Amino acid sequence: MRSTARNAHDRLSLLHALRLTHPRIFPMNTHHTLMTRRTIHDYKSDPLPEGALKRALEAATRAPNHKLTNPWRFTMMGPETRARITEIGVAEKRKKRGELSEAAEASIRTKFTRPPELIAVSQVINADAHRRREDYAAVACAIQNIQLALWSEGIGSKWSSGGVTNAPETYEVLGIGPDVEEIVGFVWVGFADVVPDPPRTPLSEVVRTTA
Ligand SMILES: Cc1cc2nc3c(=O)[nH]c(=O)nc-3n(C[C@H](O)[C@H](O)[C@H](O)COP(=O)(O)O)c2cc1C
Repeated sequence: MRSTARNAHDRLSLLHALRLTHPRIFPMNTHHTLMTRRTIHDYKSDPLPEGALKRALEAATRAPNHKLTNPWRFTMMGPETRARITEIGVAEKRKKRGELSEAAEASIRTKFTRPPELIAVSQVINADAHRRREDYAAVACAIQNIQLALWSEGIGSKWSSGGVTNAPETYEVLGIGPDVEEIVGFVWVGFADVVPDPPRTPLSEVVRTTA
């Protein structure tokens, strides 16, 4: 019995591996994409397949958005910008941790430069607080659409916020006026070197049913 269960699990893992590595031959269905997407921290430097990023951004613009505000903006970083963002990233880590060892600094530089693509996702600022809250929700949906669209093609990503994404220097380097747009996050994109599997709270602990 136990070995049957394990074999079934192995078959699922094999199918998942095939879906991840050969997404055109073994396409993921929506539920599988949702259930298996994970935040990727460690990337290969391999470039993305032609058109994958554009397909993901098109998917982002299909996210729900109340009053059709289309509040999202996507800044695709070229190599020069990425180099400047890397310096900001190192400086931010120094502010947080103090002086960095050579190895620590090299590791931060690798984190910033290794994924083949980096996108800043920002939200057009609306003066109305309610609209601004709803627009943030819409931008969050757009980011999720990017991540799921990429994952359905076997490509990993990470949404990151804080530190470098908030730094005034980042706004300057990206040409984003902080009074006009707020950076909601960076999305790092590339093929996963490692796919983590963090635990989730069981459904029974987060669902309640009323009479
Ligand atoms: C608003 C937001 C901000 C996030 N910022 C970071 C971040 O700065 N660094 C990071 O490693 N992950 C960040 N994440 C990713 C979460 O850590 C990740 O989703 C969580 O650990 C669950 O893992 P999973 O995405 O693999 O399910 C962020 C996610 C969200 C929704």
